[in-house]
Amino acid sequence: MTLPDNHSRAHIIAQALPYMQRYDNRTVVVKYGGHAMGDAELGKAFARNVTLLRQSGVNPVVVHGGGPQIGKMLTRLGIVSEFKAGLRVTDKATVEIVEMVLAGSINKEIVQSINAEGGRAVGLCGKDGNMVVAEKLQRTAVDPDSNIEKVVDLGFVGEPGTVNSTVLKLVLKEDLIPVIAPVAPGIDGATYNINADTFAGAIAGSLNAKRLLFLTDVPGVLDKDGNLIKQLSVARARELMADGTISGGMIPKVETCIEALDRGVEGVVILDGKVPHAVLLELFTDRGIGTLICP
Ligand SMILES: Nc1ncnc2c1ncn2[C@@H]1O[C@H](COP(=O)(O)OP(=O)(O)O)[C@@H](O)[C@H]1O
Ligand SMILES: CC(=O)N[C@@H](CCC(=O)OP(=O)(O)O)C(=O)O
Repeated sequence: MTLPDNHSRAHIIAQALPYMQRYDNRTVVVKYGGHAMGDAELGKAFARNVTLLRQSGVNPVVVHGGGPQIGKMLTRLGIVSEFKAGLRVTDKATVEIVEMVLAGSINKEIVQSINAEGGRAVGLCGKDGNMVVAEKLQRTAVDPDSNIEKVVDLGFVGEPGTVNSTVLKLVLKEDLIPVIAPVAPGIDGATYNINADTFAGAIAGSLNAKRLLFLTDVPGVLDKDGNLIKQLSVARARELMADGTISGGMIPKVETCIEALDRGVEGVVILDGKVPHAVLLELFTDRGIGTLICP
């Protein structure tokens, strides 16, 4: 790889100015998916990107997942885990591990790596200041044997009920970077596991975020032939979910994009977190790298 000379470097930095101005003092929620984590160098680049956003006047908020990491820990402990429509069926034993992995190790690892880049990150979850209070997720599906619609019980899987952004706003006001795990209390006193995409959408909505970025392990939403769709309307996204082109974990992601747009988030992008400096490439250059979902 040939590195740019000093003039080219200065040119590249100068090009970022209009984008820095566009996002100045605006909130950008970055959902950092479990599949985008794992590589030390990429993790460092992500932490540096988030710190640079803060340094340039943007208010970054990180919401992270950790599905594969939860899966590994469950396997180590001999707990079998099953997904239905992209959501983990979560019993009592599973939710304890989910909280340990998400709000414990992963959250603190991200906080530490941002702080190592000179940022000041604070680790939180839905329980802090009752930021997010979960409602048990109610799902129904048609039973193939009887053809009757039945309730699917996913256990301690929640969806964001109420969101109180008081603590988040305080943290942002102090130039700190909130890093949030998608675990939340329910009004029944139980702990709920919330899909990180859904959680990020609720946080972005409550903060009227300018952008919501989903960092995952694919370039964006792919069509039937595996090609990247650069821009996707809500109507077309619904068609692709109905015909099975969009499946698995991409379903809650796209559903969240649609809800976030409804809640007033200005732009939602799904992009490849395995591309070094994906966040800066998306926000501070004129060529977005992922799929922009638009109304
Ligand atoms: N049409 C599609 N385009 C891209 N990815 C898709 C599509 N349909 C299903 N997927 C799957 O969705 C995955 C991303 O969702 P998920 O595994 O939940 O990621 P993350 O852990 O980053 O939230 C991709 O790795 C891919 O396997
Ligand atoms: C209910 C549900 O499925 N919760 C997710 C929470 C973590 C998550 O969403 O992580 P990713 O963003 O890495 O997929 C889970 O248990 O895996």
